[in-house]
Amino acid sequence: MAASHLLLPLPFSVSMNTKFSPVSSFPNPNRRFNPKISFLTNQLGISLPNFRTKTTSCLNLTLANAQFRTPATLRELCQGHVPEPVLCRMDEYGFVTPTEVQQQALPVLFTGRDCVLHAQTGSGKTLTYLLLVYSIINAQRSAVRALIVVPTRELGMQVTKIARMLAAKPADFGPEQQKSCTVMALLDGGMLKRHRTWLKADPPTLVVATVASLCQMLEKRVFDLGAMKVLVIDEVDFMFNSSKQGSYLRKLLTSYSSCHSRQTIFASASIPQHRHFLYDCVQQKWTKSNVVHVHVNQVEPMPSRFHHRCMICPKNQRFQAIATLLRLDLPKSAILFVNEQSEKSKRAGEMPTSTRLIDFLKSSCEEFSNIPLLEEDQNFNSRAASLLEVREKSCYLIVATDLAARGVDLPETTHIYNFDLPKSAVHYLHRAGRAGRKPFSEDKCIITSILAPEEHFVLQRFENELKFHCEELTLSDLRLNV
Ligand SMILES: Nc1ncnc2c1ncn2[C@@H]1O[C@H](COP(=O)(O)OP(=O)(O)OP(=O)(O)O)[C@@H](O)[C@H]1O
Repeated sequence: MAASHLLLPLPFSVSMNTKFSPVSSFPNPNRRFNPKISFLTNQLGISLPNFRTKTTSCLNLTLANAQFRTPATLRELCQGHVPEPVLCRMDEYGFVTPTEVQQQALPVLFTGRDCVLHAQTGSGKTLTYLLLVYSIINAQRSAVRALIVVPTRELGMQVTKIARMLAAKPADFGPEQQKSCTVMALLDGGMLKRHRTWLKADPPTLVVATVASLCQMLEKRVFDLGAMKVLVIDEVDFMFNSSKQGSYLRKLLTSYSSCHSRQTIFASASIPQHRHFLYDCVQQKWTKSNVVHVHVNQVEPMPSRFHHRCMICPKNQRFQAIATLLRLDLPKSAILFVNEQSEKSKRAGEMPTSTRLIDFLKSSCEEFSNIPLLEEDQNFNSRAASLLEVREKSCYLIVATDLAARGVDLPETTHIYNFDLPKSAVHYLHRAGRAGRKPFSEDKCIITSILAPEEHFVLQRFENELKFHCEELTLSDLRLNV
């Protein structure tokens, strides 16, 4: 099993082959190992060989050293927790073998503990938290029992679709089946008037929301979260990074509901300074003090089947370079990332890079006659139309800004091109993570960044931070191959 990591703040601690800085505010930092550990490890299905005890406030397990009694199937893992109709839907949909994050997180989540789910892009975090949600909620009571908060409308639509798929009646369940859970998508750009009527008349069991639309409804007291049992915040680091979303989120976590009356789950493939984040979770009362950090593949932040390349060329030759690359690669399905247009460039009336790029590619290569666009400045309908267009095909080239970099699941994507260098290593990780989204596939995916010579040191920083290596290409090499 790959080296993986569980971090359990507890009134005792065990440390195994890992360095760990204790978080002093966790409870009872000076208590030594006590027998509760065997109870806990039994609950989690972990056995710990030859551990030594140490006085820190957290249980810190390197799972390479812990032997999991791994259940064979996802169904086995969920049996007794998730209702049978949901398990049947899961089977029908073809979710049979658990991914690593599902194997490690579900037993912890089913104990009722708050959790920070920290695992690679495309590793199946969505299904993990949805299975927890369905283990807790049922449609017997007409009230919002679970809430999933996402940063974008696009991710919200995607999560809603999977949640509805799991809640739907399985094919061979008779009419005597109980009422199934209702799922509402309360997302930016939606018809909030219609949602208001629905929320008041017959509250859905599960709400998938963007934080601004949600807080608007809560402020107007259209509904409350008094009956909420589980709260999931997806792409949590992204949301706390935005000042507007971050402040709504803080309100949601502490004013509109209390961590003591709900189970709280935070999910992301990147939690920068995760120890500090865990400390904040407890200090700010976003979670209970025994929050668990399930950190899968911590030594490898990105999937190993990514092949990274960079092409160094002068800025004025970038358009030509990407066209040459695309003609050489002939990618089956690709996302071409550009940065969002700056306010200064907008004020100067310049054409955004995205539009210039699409125009250039259409005029220079006849194979790229249709290139959809996904960016913030489009209206919600055109954004939805672009995504729908690529979802319906297995072969596509789409130009997108970082709007598409978080959570969006286009499983056929094999190639990612960074036409503009991402702003940070975290942005690099999430853009790259739009490829390689079939959990059990070994197929290589190619991530290519186009950069000017003076930008090379930035990419090298990302390589160090994310522990990957880039093959260097030059325009002259490519010309030889065309
Ligand atoms: N057990 C499973 N078996 C097969 N496919 C799965 C399984 N779990 C999830 N998937 C598929 O894996 C893909 C990625 O899952 P998901 O979108 O949940 O990833 P994620 O971890 O949330 O990624 P990101 O961090 O980029 O949001 C989806 O297409 C999903 O349907």
